[in-house]
Amino acid sequence: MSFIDRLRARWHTADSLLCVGLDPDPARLPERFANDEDALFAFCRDIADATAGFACAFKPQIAYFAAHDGGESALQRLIAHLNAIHPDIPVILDGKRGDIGSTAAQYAVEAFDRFGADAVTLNPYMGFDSAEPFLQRDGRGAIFLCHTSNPGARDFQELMIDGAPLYQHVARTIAEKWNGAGNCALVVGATFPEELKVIRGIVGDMPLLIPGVGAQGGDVAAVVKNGKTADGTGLVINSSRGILYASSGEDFAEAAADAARELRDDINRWR
Ligand SMILES: O=c1ccn([C@@H]2O[C@H](COP(=O)(O)O)[C@@H](O)[C@H]2O)c(=O)[nH]1
Repeated sequence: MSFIDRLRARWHTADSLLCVGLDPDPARLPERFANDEDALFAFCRDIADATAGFACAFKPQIAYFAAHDGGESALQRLIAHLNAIHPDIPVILDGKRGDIGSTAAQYAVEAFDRFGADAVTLNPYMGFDSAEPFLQRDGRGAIFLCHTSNPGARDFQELMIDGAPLYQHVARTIAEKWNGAGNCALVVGATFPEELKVIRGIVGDMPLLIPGVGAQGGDVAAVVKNGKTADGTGLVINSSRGILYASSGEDFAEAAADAARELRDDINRWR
């Protein structure tokens, strides 16, 4: 089954639009991991196992692993664990890749063959040839930055070109020209709900990955109302820190599960 089909199936079987972000920061891990040489892996595994029942997807951010010695091995083993123990939950590698075609081809090997992710986030700034190696991968997902969640999103993404802001050109081009295989999705920040509404109008039922609720303060109700599709799905709403660090005590996994359940239920209230 393709990434998009697996995502759609998971939305329904888990009754969840929540994506659990796996961004392990060594400075914030619970005390019990202080002397654990494999802390990045062990912490994320415990969080994922505790929150899986409430998740439509997992999203490890590559920087939190690659920044540390042994981190890429931890990421590889983590995704292998997710695929083995939670095979119905798609894994999105947040890598924000984008480069000339020959280098992009290596990034596609990294995301899909080395790490075993179902989908990867991509920066569309370098254009179609930089996306092609990902779009050609049967069954894998390509999730392009459209309107990001950070304040600096305005610097370039809202620049007017031919009467419309750049992010709208990105949404339209990807929906109309890059999505021939039906494996594209877009990243839209929860902190820009009005722009989310416009993007939903442009892209039809294309899945949207929404970071920015929780620690970044995005409004869940506005996100769901403005971003959902007619059947009440279409969204992959990510929270990382708000779930990962719900408690720094011995109860960290239970607290993460409670935070995930509460956010899943809050999202569902507005569907
Ligand atoms: O526009 C974007 C694109 C990606 N992100 C990533 O999502 C998570 C958000 O983490 P929180 O702790 O829930 O704020 C993180 O991995 C970012 O790199 C984003 O925030 N905004």
